[in-house]
Amino acid sequence: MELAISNATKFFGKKSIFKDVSLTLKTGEIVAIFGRNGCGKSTLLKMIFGKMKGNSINILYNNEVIKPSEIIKEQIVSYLPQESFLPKNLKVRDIIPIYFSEEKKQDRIFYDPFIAKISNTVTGKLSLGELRYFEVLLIAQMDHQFMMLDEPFSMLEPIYKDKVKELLISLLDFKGIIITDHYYNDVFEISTNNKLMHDGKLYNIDTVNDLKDFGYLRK
Ligand SMILES: Nc1ncnc2c1ncn2[C@@H]1O[C@H](COP(=O)(O)OP(=O)(O)OP(=O)(O)O)[C@@H](O)[C@H]1O
Repeated sequence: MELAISNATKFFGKKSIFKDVSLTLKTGEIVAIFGRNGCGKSTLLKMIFGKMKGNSINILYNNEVIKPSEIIKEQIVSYLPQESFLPKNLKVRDIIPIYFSEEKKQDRIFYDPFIAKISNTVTGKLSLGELRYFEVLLIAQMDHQFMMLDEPFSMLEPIYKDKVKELLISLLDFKGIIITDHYYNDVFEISTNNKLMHDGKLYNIDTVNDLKDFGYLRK
């Protein structure tokens, strides 16, 4: 399975965010996108998901053209947005069945030891880390062949960052994943391909040193 993005260009008014960006994601890959605050990482993910209109974007799904507006409808990509997306007034245990009707899938989340502890809490009262972990589990359980995660490690305590890393690796037999996160060490542990968005372009990155050369990390 392959998702190939090309010619992605976005302006906000006259301000150019990125131009003619390309990216390929295959099953078994974790493609990391690094980049400084405001460089356009979230914007690119939103354009792929069809949630934000770009000036241009071409998407091929297994070599067939697909419009961004069909990505949600055809359930091709699941997406964890940077901002929380769950209703605040429902308990954790009442949210799980909204997302999954299959009992087996519900149980995988219910019986996660950490979720079991917070299952009676309304999401509005969860800590930011608790909420993020729950959201990552929900998105990761979906059947979509591709997944995009915008800052999945944000606010997570180290043990739960490790659990998320294990979970993502375990999905690679049948998923391709894009991650953007400033916790570059955690991302580097699991990523198969690394990119840096810089001055409106996507560059290939091999090592943490490359991130220094581009000024994303201090030398
Ligand atoms: N709706 C909007 N209108 C105008 N400008 C916007 C809008 N949304 C984002 N921007 C601008 O586009 C640029 C890219 O934003 P984006 O959120 O994609 O950055 P990012 O790389 O994800 O940053 P971060 O690492 O801080 O999450 C920023 O300069 C931002 O201010």
